[in-house]
Amino acid sequence: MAASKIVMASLTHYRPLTCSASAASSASGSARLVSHAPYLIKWVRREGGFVHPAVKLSLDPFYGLGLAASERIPKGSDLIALPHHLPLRFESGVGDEAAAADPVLVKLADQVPEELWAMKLGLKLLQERAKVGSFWWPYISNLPETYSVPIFFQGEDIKNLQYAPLLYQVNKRCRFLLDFEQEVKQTLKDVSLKDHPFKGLDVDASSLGWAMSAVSSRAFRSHGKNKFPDGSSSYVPMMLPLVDMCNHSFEPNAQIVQEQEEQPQKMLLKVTAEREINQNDPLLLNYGCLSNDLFLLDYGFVIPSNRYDCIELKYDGALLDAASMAAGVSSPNFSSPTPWQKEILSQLNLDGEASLLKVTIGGPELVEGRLLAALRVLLTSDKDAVLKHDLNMLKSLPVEAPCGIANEVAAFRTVIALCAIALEHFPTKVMEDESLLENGVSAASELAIRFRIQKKLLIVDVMRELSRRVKQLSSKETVGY
Ligand SMILES: C[S@@+](CC[C@H](N)C(=O)[O-])C[C@H]1O[C@@H](n2cnc3c(N)ncnc32)[C@H](O)[C@@H]1O
Repeated sequence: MAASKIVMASLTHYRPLTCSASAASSASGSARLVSHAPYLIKWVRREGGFVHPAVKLSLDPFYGLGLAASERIPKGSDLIALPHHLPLRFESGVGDEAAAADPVLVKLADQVPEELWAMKLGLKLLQERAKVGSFWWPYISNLPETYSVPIFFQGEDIKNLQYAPLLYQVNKRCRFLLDFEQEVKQTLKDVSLKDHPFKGLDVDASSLGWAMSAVSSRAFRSHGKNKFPDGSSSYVPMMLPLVDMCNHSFEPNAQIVQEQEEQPQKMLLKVTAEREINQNDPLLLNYGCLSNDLFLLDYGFVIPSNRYDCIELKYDGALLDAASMAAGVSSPNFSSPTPWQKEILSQLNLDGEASLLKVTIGGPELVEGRLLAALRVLLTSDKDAVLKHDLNMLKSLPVEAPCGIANEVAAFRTVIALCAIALEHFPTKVMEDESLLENGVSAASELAIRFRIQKKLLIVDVMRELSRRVKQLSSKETVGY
């Protein structure tokens, strides 16, 4: 049974800490923990924060709740400013900034792997959710009741994603939640009610998943107080009340500005209008230049034609030989590189003990520089032609044909064949996916199908772009450049 199925099976609706899996789209994810939650804007103002008079909450049919302008707002205006005590951090205490977190909570948080930082802050969120009279209740009660992230998908919908790297991540998170549920239960079994971080309430994989998703889909990572020796600062994840009602766009009209100095009288951070905002326009922030894998895993949505989306594959000599031969390249030797080629592969971190074999196709680079360099180097026997260039040139797509046109054409053709192999791994075609959507499916299936359609379209786009370049290069070769 898929781990997520077990998370689903553990769902109960009577506990205040329990989350129901989203059987709905992100739009109807607008249902809140409390149906008539306290008015968020009023609370932020009452607590000393600033909210521009033209900023209002609004409901978007696709994005759920959001913020919008009730009248035109000039560029550069402050939209929201939050004082130090409003964000929810792992170690925050109202009236005492440096208040240490509860020792039992710290012990639990220490068991969370670094990459799942959202779970750590999620423990704090669960603690505040369980606390009667929590300072953050006006904020928490306004959080969505459900999330459309794949840890809450049924096993069938996880399979519907059809993309192994994401399936792996989803299963990993589900497994973590199930194991962590046991660890939490074990740690809390002898803790007295007085010291219990969740006031004696039951915490299971489902409530942990709710908290992790609430944080991953809403927290911002801002500069912390701790400075590293090089002057840079650590990143502290925080939940930013009201600010986190802004939805995402790669063309945002607002941005978060963090004050450099943490002075008590100053606001911790503010949101400003990056350009003029017209009446009724939504206020949009850029959550980051992320792939659809991360948008789906952390936020529960997929962006069509996402220019930062890519596919991952493993650098593997046998696969590359097969792709090259399928592309009509004669006697490729990816499986048996010469010593000088091997040396370059290890400089590219594609050979040797600490090698990093995951490479990507798509995204702004089109072909990851390390993969492109490896192809250029392995598809030539002309060592001198290669050694004329430094590694950065070999990795660069805009540097056209550094090892000659025939070599570049062979490299591109190999990537096109790799793409064709990747496409074949999907059990369905885009047209079949589209007809499934037309016939109507559950919200989770729809999300999974939309995700895989985008992956396939991305691969087709890369193939198209590289074929265009091959054609262009071939015509240069025939006119004797
Ligand atoms: C930081 S919250 C924004 C407020 C949220 N809409 C709400 O109702 O509370 C992020 C969530 O909003 C939704 N969202 C934000 N931007 C989106 C977009 N561009 N497309 C689809 N959903 C989006 C997703 O459900 C995401 O997990």
